[in-house]
Amino acid sequence: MSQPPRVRKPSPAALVTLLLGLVLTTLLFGLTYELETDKASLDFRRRAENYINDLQRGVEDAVASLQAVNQLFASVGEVDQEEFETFTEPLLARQPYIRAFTYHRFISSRERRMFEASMRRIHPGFQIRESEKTEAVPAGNREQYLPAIFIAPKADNQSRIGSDALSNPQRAAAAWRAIDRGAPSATGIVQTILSATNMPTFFVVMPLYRSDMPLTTMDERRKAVFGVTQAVFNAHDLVARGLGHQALSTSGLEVSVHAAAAGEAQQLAFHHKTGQTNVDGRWLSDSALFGEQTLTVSESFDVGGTIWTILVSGGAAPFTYSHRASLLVLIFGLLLSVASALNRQSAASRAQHIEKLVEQRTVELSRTSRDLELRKRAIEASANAIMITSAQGPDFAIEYVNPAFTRITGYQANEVMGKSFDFLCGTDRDQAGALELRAALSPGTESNAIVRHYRKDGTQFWNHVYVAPVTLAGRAVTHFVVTQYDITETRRYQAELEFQANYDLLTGIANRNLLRDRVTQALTMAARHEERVFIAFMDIDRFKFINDSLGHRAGDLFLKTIAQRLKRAARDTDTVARYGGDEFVLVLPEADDIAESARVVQRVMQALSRPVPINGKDFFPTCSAGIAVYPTDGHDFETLITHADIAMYSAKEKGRNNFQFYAPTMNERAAKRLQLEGDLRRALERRELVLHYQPQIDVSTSRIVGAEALIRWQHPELGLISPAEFISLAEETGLIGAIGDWVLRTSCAQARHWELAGLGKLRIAINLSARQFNQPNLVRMVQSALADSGLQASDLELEITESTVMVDVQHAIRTLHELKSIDVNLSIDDFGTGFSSLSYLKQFPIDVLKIDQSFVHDLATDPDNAMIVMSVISLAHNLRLQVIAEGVETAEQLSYLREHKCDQVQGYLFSKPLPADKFERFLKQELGTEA
Ligand SMILES: Nc1nc2c(ncn2[C@@H]2O[C@H](COP(=O)(O)O[C@H]3[C@@H](O)[C@H](n4cnc5c(=O)[nH]c(N)nc54)O[C@@H]3COP(=O)(O)O)[C@@H](O)[C@H]2O)c(=O)[nH]1
Repeated sequence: MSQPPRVRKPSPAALVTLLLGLVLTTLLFGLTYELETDKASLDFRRRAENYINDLQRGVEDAVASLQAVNQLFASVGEVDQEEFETFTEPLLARQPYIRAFTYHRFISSRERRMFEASMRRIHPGFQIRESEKTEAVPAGNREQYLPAIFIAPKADNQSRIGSDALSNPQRAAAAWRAIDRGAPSATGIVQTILSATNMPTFFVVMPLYRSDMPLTTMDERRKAVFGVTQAVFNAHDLVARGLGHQALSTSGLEVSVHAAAAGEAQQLAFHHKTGQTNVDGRWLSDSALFGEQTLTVSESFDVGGTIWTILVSGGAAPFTYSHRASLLVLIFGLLLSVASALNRQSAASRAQHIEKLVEQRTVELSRTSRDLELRKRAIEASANAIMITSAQGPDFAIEYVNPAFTRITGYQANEVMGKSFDFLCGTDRDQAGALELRAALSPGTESNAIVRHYRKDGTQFWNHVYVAPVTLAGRAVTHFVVTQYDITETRRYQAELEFQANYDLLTGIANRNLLRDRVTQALTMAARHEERVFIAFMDIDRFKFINDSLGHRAGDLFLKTIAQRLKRAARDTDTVARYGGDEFVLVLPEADDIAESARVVQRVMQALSRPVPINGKDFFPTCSAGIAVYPTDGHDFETLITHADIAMYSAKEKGRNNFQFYAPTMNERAAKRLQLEGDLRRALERRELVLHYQPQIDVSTSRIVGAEALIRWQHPELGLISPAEFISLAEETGLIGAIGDWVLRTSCAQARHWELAGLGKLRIAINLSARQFNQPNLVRMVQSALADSGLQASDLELEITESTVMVDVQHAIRTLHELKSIDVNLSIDDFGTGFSSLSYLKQFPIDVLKIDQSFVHDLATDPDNAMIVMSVISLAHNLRLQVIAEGVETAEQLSYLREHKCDQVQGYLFSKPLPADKFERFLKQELGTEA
């Protein structure tokens, strides 16, 4: 049996019950509390009033005692001291707060001496004295006196006999008030010698009248009075006694009693204060808990014309005592509320539990039918095609297809019912996957296979088909569930990935990956059949220039064209791959005939060399190729590629647009080249580069008019290296930028130095390589070198080779114009070796044509060259250009050039290129200025 569920959340019914209980409890508590508070206040008032009544009664009793004494004189008449004492003794004993009773008689100033003399008979040394002085100070002269004649108890007060009550203003006032009213009259609280202990003291005075005189009016009473009786009270003791001091000390009350005669300030007669601690000590905690409730009752009454005020204050009874009923209501109310709420909660839990049980039963009952429905819906909602076929061969007819099947294949359910399970294969039923599935169906086993299927519209797609046999209640297989996953997209994606992994995305030909596979395969086959494999490594000449000057899009187009041409020119069995950048590899497997293989490479190179139109211009691509052969040049991919690469460099060195077979000696050269490249990178900072200067001579005057700056590399180990050996390396590595800038600055500074040294104005010519010429900041570099050196632009000549300007004529025209705009001289170097057409030449803003030394060299022996030189001079002059012939080594050559009006010459006939100091000496010699 299932456990009742734990109800975590309180039910609404339980909450409402608790809330109602709390509200009722609060209301009842409030009501009870208020009633109890009223009752406590009433109790207090009653207690306080009891005290007040007690006090009043005490005072009245005291005054009554004095009245009794007074009555003694009224009824007995003459009384002596002894009788006085005897009469008052019990009164004093009963009322210890009466300090003394006294009898005073009026004595006029006339009677004083007589009276004093008579009194001295009983009391030696008697005299009427000022009442408040302890020492015997005789009373001053007054009309009348009221001296004490008897005093009880005498023993304590002997010295006070004779003291004049009228000498104390308060007592005198009380005496006259008593006389005038014919009633006892009290003083306020006074300081007297009787109250030396600082006890608050007061006097009550009663008049004694002659019995034979009328007392109706105040006047008559003054005339009839002959003396007074007086009682001296210890006010504190009187009040304490009246209030019942013992009970007061545990009352928790504060009581103060003040007395004041008319016109006087109130004086404290009594004060009592106890700590607010009840016997069981609960007051304090209650007060702290509920806030102190202080109650006060004040009452005044008359004591012989003096107003006495009693003030009783204090807390009500302890809270827990005075409000026990409300506390009980609160506690029981809370308990009852919680208990009711819990009861409700438990009822709710039970109800919930029962509800849950009913729900569970309902769920269990409906689960079976829902499961079936769910499975049907799942099949219908499936994104994959599902069909159920009969297990009866040979067709395993379709009995059900889900909506996804219709969506994917285009066939409606009614169109496929009863058809063979593999009808989607159409006529393609002999494919491996379809056969595999059919083979599994007959024995009723599970299987899966990838099959080519055809939609209703005839389009092909790929299905991964899973077949699962269905057996009911352990009997034989009755059906198959055939699930189909359309994997066409996945296969396409896989094919794409495969393509990306193996083919170059730009050109569509094999990439380095596939190349490695093909070469490895070819090597395996070649090893098996003892054949050769040729690997041709091809690098497009000057591709960097196209890419840099025309942009990457033009570069890409160029590479695509090259790749297509390579592919077309190669045989089907060959592999053409892009190795990287502008490098391509051609693999010629099963190639036995070296001559034939070389022809294939040549054919491929020729196919490349047709012009490629880019941006409306024709570019003539050439390539340099290196060939490595298996097994002679290597047995694996890496070695063969490396060796083909080395051979390619060798071809490049030999002047581009040719191919070289690998030879082991090339390895050495390649290593040397690598070493040189590293050294060249450090040459500038190590100051290993130097400039030599070759003079240029004016033919008509034979004077030095200029100098060509020619760079050399003073290598620490290899000695002086010619620029022919490292300029192309500097170009390929990009170092030409920094080196060219150094040449420009150094030569400008040198020319300016010679000018300032008085060696005359020399035009300094420097060579710009192709890459330098195409640098976008070329003009700025030149301006900066001129500005820094102080050399005039017209004293600088920039030499650009004919081949450089012919690569991209329009670009060259623009650049030359920019350079011309800053006034530097421009010359076309190696003129005659390129393909300058006259029309182009006219557009170049140049100043000088330099006839290439190869024409000058054979001038005497080769009439063609002589003709060319003559034509160039004539052409230049027609275009108003100067002509310099370089490489002049003989007088014969010079004479020919002079004859044909060549302007300037340069060559070993005059001087080899010289270091700066030697050139300076040469210059001075020529000027005749050297010492
Ligand atoms: N981009 C730069 N190229 C430079 C720089 N310095 C030189 N070069 C180029 O290097 C090539 C080889 O130069 P070099 O070895 O200095 O040869 C020059 C002369 O020494 C040589 N010459 C001069 N007179 C004669 C001669 O009578 N006979 C003879 N056999 N050779 C001679 O000719 C070269 C001058 O060539 P050119 O520039 O065409 O005037 C060379 O192509 C230089 O251009 C450089 O700083 N930057």
